[in-house]
Amino acid sequence: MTITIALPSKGRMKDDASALFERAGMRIIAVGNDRSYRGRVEGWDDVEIAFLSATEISRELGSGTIDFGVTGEDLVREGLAEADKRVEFSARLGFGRADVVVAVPEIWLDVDTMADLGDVAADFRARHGRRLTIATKYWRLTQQFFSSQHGIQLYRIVESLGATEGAPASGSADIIVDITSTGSTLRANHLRVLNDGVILRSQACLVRARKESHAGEPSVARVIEAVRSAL
Ligand SMILES: Nc1ncnc2c1ncn2[C@@H]1O[C@H](COP(=O)(O)OP(=O)(O)OP(=O)(O)O)[C@@H](O)[C@H]1O
Ligand SMILES: O=P(O)(O)OC[C@H]1O[C@H](OP(=O)(O)OP(=O)(O)O)[C@H](O)[C@@H]1O
Repeated sequence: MTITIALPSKGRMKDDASALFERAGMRIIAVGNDRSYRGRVEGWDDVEIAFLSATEISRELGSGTIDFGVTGEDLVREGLAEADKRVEFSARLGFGRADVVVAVPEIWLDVDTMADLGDVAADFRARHGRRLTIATKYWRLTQQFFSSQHGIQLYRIVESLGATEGAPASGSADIIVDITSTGSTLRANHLRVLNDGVILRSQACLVRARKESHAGEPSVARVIEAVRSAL
C-alpha cells in the first residue's frame, strides 16, 4: 500500500519538518520541477509526500485523503470535531510550540480566572446592553473551553482573521482567544492571559488519519518508528 505523508509547504513549521524527516532517514526528493507540490522519499518506494499548508493538512487528515501529516495540534483540534476519534497523534515533534490562550485587557484588574470571567459575562448584558464578545479564529476550541469546560454560555464570538490582539483596543471585541509563544504580542497590546486561561499547549505533531487499511500495514508502523527515532 502507498502511504501519503503531508508536510508543510510553507510557514514556520516547514524547515523543522524537513530537517526532522532527514534525521529520520527519510530524505525527500521533489518530483518534477522545484515548485512541485509532490515528493518522494529516497529509498522508500511505498511513500509519497504531498506539500500542503498547515491548515490544509489538518483538513485532509479529517477527510482521510492523506495517511499522515505534520501540522500543529491546535489546527487539528480546531479543524476536526472529535479529533481523537478521527486521528492519532503519533508523535509530538518538539517544534512549532504555541499556546492557545484566553487573554483580557490588563486593566480588567479583578479578572484573574475563568470563574471571574464567568461573573463578568453573566453581568455584561445588564451593564453594557450586549453580550461579552470574544475575537478569535479558534471557534471550536473557544466554545469547548467556555461552554463545556467552564459552563460560560453568555458570550458572542467575533470572527477574527488576523491581528486578533488588536480587537479589544479597536473596540471590535472585549477579549481574545489566540495563539501566543513569547507573549510579546499580548504585552504590546496590553493583554494578559488568565491564570487558568491556557486552552491548549500546542506543538507540531506527526498525525495519522485513523483508517482501517492501516491495521497491520508495515509501512505505517515504519513511518512512525522512523520519526520517533529522530526525536
Ligand atoms: N508565534 C506563533 N504564531 C502563530 N502560530 C504559531 C506560532 N508558533 C507556532 N505556531 C504554530 O504554527 C502553526 C501555523 O503555522 P503557520 O502560521 O506557518 O501556518 P501557515 O502556513 O500560515 O498555514 P495556513 O496558511 O494553513 O494557516 C500552528 O499550529 C501554530 O500553533
Ligand atoms: O507570543 P508571540 O511570540 O508574540 O507570538 C504570537 C503572535 O505570533 C503570530 O503572529 P505572526 O506575527 O507570526 O503572524 P501570523 O498571524 O500571520 O502567523 C500569532 O498570530 C500571534 O499574533
